Amino acid sequence: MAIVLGPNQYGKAEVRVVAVDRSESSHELVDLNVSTALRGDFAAAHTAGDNAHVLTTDAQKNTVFAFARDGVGSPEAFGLRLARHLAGSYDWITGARVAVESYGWERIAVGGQPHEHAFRRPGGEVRTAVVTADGDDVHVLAGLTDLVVLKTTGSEFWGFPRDRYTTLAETRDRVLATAVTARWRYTSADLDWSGVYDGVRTTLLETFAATHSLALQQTLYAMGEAVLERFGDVAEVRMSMPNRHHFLQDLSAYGLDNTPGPDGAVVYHADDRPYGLIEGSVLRDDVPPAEVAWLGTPGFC
Ligand SMILES: O=c1[nH]c(=O)c2[nH]c(=O)[nH]c2[nH]1
Repeated sequence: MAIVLGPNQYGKAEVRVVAVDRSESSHELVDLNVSTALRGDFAAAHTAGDNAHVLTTDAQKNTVFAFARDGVGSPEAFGLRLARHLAGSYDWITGARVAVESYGWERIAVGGQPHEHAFRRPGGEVRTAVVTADGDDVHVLAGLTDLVVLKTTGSEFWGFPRDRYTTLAETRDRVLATAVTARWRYTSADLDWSGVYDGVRTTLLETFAATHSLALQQTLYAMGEAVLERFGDVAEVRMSMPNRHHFLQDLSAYGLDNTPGPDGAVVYHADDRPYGLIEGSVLRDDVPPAEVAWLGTPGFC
């Protein structure tokens, strides 16, 4: 009896690459989750720890980002380019599997017009309502979870203090993305619930899109403020907004720049964790608080 190596493959799983074509004033966005796997003669790596045949998973990841710089096109076309390149890179690599998941985004409408650089990712969003009867009083909270939105420009972040642990570079132009969870409290128990809900949701979306952001905190406040300005029956809005970081990918090590220009796409790495978590409420100062309405509804400060 001999013990032998059976089928094997290896690669980089779930490379979260976001490519933004900024060549026109109306930006195009491609958001992918790419996984690569190589097949071939990798026996020595397994049986002897000899890595002479191992095209690193790190290099496979870098290849995904570098190829995205040229523009992505369809997931199939991108997969073909990558798979052919990876499979052909060394004699001992006989095959490559490239799996691509493509997340759809649609433009946010502002005043009925599709916005040039603000998008919403459909699916997953949930409408919520919490009603509390407290003696003779009733309180109604409406809300939503996971309203996922992204701007490809119109977001800056700078002017923060720099202690010895601060390494973040200031930026005048970044991707801003979040999944909005919001709840708002009505001062009436007799409303066109769905009509007001639709209006508040539209206001949140439009304000996210139209606000030139200097911080996600500022965007959060602007969104709450706009709701209170437009809807007199809303007393307060509480929001929780994770900062879904999109880091500009550094392609310089392989001779590519990654700056916005007329050709190619700007390539970002979408990080899932850790994430900034920005939470806050916006309220009218002349409406009495109603903490009983929020009892048992955690998740907000
Ligand atoms: O909008 C932001 N607010 C922050 O508080 C923060 N902190 C950080 O690292 N990036 C950002 N972005």
